[in-house]
Amino acid sequence: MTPSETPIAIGSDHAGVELKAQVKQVLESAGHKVEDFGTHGPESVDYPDFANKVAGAVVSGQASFGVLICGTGIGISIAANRHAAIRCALVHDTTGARLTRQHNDANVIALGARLIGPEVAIDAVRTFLATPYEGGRHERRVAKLSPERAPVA
Ligand SMILES: O=C[C@H](O)[C@H](O)[C@H](O)COP(=O)(O)O
Repeated sequence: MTPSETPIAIGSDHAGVELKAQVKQVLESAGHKVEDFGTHGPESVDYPDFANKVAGAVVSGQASFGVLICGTGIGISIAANRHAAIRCALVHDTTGARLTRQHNDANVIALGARLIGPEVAIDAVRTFLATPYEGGRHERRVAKLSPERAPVA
């Protein structure tokens, strides 16, 4: 992805704080603006608080994409996906990162710092940001993910 004026929003809990710093450094070295919503230290925190900040930035347009990291990536992706208009994909490799952009038009990537290494994680983020949405047959399906089309319980 060509770096733009619109920042990438990034956030993590304590389990993801080291990987977040590495991802942030790589993105900034590539010319991206990065808005870091924390956490900023090793103290134990609650992943929904950081998912909410990053999701809010993406929904408002303050950020173009979001990167979220916790121990597994699971909790923080669940929290992000509670927001209307967020399509957060938990990704473990570059193939998933590519396909979730091409097929799902994902706007937030979630990573598990305790499950994958930094090289895989950084490659996944790079791929995610570099891959365009394909549209076409996927448009109808992505439209069904919108909050207005949520299934009635
Ligand atoms: O899905 C949740 C995340 O993996 C959290 O990072 C994890 O639950 C934090 O665990 P702990 O409080 O044991 O560091």
